[in-house]
Amino acid sequence: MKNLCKALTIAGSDSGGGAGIQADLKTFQAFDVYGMSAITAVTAQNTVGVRSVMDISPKLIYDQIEMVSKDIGVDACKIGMLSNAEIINAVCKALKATSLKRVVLDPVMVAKSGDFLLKKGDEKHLVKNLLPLCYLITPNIPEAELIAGISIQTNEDMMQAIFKMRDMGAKNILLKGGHMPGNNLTDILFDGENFHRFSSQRVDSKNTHGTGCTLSAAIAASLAKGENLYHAVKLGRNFVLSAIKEAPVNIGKGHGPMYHNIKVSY
Ligand SMILES: Nc1ncnc2c1ncn2[C@@H]1O[C@H](COP(=O)(O)OP(=O)(O)OP(=O)(O)O)[C@@H](O)[C@H]1O
Ligand SMILES: Cc1ncc(CO)c(N)n1
Repeated sequence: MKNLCKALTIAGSDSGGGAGIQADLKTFQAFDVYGMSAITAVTAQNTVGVRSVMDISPKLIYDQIEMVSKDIGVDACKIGMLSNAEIINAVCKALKATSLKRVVLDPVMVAKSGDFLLKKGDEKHLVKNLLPLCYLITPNIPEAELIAGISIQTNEDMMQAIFKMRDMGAKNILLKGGHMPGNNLTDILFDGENFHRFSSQRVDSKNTHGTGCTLSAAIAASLAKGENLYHAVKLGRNFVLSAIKEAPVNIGKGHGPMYHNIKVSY
């Protein structure tokens, strides 16, 4: 008999299977965590781009979160694509009603293909209403620029953006460096007191579709299992790095997916 830890993803569906809900559930599985989903939008998407999107109604999103929380229970949760202000507010309401803990927010705004996944201007609702309810936020560089309202060119700019996000109510921040130039890639974790730097060599690959989704899902899975924040981020980064290195070569003509069936070693 087995007791499984449980994680919920609140995110959009990627028909191509490399990002969104699909990447999150594959990642939860790799961490041996029971995965549940609250789908916020359905995207018609492949490795090249997004053709169309249908948003799910805010009520249906609220109900999905409440139904799984009430019956099954959620040890940790990750939030991805939220499309617009009404959806953001429904998720805020559900988080409060269910008292969800260990919520990791990946503030998804634009897909790797350049398509918008959050209505322009609605990021202010994400910042004002949702950010203070979350345990950790994991912006990439363009997302952090928009949230913090500054341009990020240097390491010092990254630190300044982190302080600005902290002043906006973020408790813990992982600023991902994937969009900074150079062969060495550094993500910075701020845990409310200290900075921790995680560096690795950049893998020369175009199969990086869903790296952000996978990282936040992996961190949520580790938090669900009771890991502390530092170790959860470390495990998550190692997972993404292996998943990029092992990416299959025959899936799609654009930014292909990673390989999620990685053995996680604690
Ligand atoms: N080419 C790469 N080689 C190694 N690690 C990478 C590479 N690209 C991204 N990463 C790592 O993957 C994680 C996600 O970073 P990134 O900045 O790409 O997220 P993202 O832009 O939010 O992804 P997405 O496009 O899925 O939204 C980070 O830990 C980053 O360091
Ligand atoms: C559904 C969805 N969520 C997130 C991303 C960002 O990678 C994407 N491309 N698609």
